[in-house]
Amino acid sequence: MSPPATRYPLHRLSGQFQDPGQEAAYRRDIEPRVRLESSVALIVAALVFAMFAISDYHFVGLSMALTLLLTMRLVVVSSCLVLAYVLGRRGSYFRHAWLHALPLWILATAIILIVPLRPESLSTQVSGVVVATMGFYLLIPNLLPVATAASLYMGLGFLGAAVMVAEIPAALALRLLLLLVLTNAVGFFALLRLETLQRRQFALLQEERVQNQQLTEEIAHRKSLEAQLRSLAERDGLTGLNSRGHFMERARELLQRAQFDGAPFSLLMIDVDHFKAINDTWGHRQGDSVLKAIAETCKHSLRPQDVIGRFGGEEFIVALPDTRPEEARRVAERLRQRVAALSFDDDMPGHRLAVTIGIAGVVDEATDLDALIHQADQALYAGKHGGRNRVVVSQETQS
Ligand SMILES: Nc1nc2c(ncn2[C@@H]2O[C@H](COP(=O)(O)OP(=O)(O)OP(=O)(O)O)[C@@H](O)[C@H]2O)c(=O)[nH]1
Repeated sequence: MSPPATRYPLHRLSGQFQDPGQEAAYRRDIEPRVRLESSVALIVAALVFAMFAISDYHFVGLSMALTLLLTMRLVVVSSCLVLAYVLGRRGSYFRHAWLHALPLWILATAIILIVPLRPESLSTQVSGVVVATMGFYLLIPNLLPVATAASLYMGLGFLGAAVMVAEIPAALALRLLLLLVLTNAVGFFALLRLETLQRRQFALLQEERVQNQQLTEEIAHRKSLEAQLRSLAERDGLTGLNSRGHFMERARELLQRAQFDGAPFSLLMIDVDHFKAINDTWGHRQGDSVLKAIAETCKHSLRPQDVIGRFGGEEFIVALPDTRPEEARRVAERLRQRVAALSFDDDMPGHRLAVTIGIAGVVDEATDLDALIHQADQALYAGKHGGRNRVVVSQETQS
């Protein structure tokens, strides 16, 4: 993977992203910060500009020039304050970048106008222009091309006014020009470096966000796969009941808890009678429908705490916690009757469904699940031999 700096190239002279979409994303991202910074910078600039009214009086005394100077300062300060308010509240940097640039042009013009109004203070004004130039580059963020244009406009305008109005000698004009070029160069490269660094940082952050997003999606995908796999392992595909393995896990826990609490526990083994005949007569698809119907019927005839699973082909198994064998017999009888009441007259005319159920209950603390299943199986076997369609309790449980 290439580093973000090469994937999102920057313009060499503006420091901005070459890709307009990326630049727009960056501007949207920095907008709240830029709004605040621009407003604060404007308020500070307005205060500094107003402060210099004190030196106006010192230089020109009570004169027409003072009136003009104060009027100009009032216009500039109030424009800056209004713009600071507008930028702070609604100055979408993304859509109205020109609004952020406007104060630069106003301040630059005002600084140029001071030369004809106060020509005797040229040396002080030179320092003012140098400071303003640095301020343009560093205090109004993310507008390198505009900051450069406004700074050059201010520098050249100031120099022109100094030559024409203050009539400075050519050697001084040249020194002034060199000073302004130097100031602009320092400001330009400082801001270019800042713009470049900020955008590189943004690109890195964005890259990190994308990777985090991909990671989150990957984790979600894996979790969903895990859930699917777990469901596949825990559920029987045809009936939706617990798979044999999952039933064994849950039943083992229930049995251990019952033995620990000294509570009763019973197990039912349910087998569909003459199921092969259904397959042979009406096909496997019909056989599947019958299995699903029996599974649904049994599931809905049990309590929430009971656990039912598909043990094998047409064999189901039920764990009944807190249930004595006599109660288990009543539950089994109810299941048998509900299955017998299922009607498949349209699909299997004249056929009545029946199940045989074997029951085993815990007799001592040493009995394990496999032993119980074996006892229930034997009871089931006895039921089949006894004529099917019946409930039989295992001999161990009865004794
Ligand atoms: N349709 C369908 N048939 C299955 C499925 N699993 C097992 N079987 C069939 O179930 C039948 C079980 O037959 P048997 O073991 O002879 O039992 P039975 O016909 O019910 O006879 P008894 O249990 O003695 O009453 C076999 O034909 C299996 O092929 C299944 O998922 N779907």
